[in-house]
Amino acid sequence: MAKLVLVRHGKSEWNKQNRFTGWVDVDLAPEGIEEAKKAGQKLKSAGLSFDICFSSYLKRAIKTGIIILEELDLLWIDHLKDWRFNERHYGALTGLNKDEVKAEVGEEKFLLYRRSYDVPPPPLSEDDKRHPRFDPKYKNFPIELLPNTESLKDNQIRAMAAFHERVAPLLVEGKDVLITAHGNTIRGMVKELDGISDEDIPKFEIATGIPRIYEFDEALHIKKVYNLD
Ligand SMILES: O=C(O)[C@H](O)COP(=O)(O)O
Repeated sequence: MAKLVLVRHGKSEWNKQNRFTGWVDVDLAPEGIEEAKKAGQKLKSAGLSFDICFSSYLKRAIKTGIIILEELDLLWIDHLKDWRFNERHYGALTGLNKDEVKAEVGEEKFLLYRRSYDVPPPPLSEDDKRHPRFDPKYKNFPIELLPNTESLKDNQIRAMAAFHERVAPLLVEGKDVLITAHGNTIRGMVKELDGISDEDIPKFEIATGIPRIYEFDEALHIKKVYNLD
């Protein structure tokens, strides 16, 4: 029975400052490094192991993957990166303090931007220095691929495209896969995998550093889902 494990990166420096982060490549905070170590230790105690690891293009998720693999003595396995596992692009909210945005736009709009399924925050202009086209990671990407804002649904569509293309075939082969990614990316994936409704998804939160385990049968039906709290 193949296993998929999803882990949100440990706390980042901007999580600590309560700022919308999205595609900004912020590093893990010291607490985040500890959370990643604990996640690795929990996986080890539960007897889990992996054949391959995927992360986003962002260092907070990549480092979380490395720290977990180190705890499991699995630094030798393939660790692949796919931009489609990046955090949701938070558009014009990128870098802003969440409490200040709430005070400015009001609670209702704040929740709509932050937790609704299909309403994206206002977009960034293509000339804005925060636009991904100025980030060397995406220098070879066609501009149409680079978001200037995203809803949770947009984030889910790209992450699940990567899942179906790269991860599902490995699970069918019986391989165990670790994905270290981001709060909204994992929320979107869990929404589709667990069949959570558009109405219920705003209430669903993903904690940092808590592994979520999916056990699949050969036909890729989910047999069991649980968190290692
Ligand atoms: O990008 C961010 O700001 C966080 O990683 C996730 O944001 P959220 O807690 O608003 O979903």
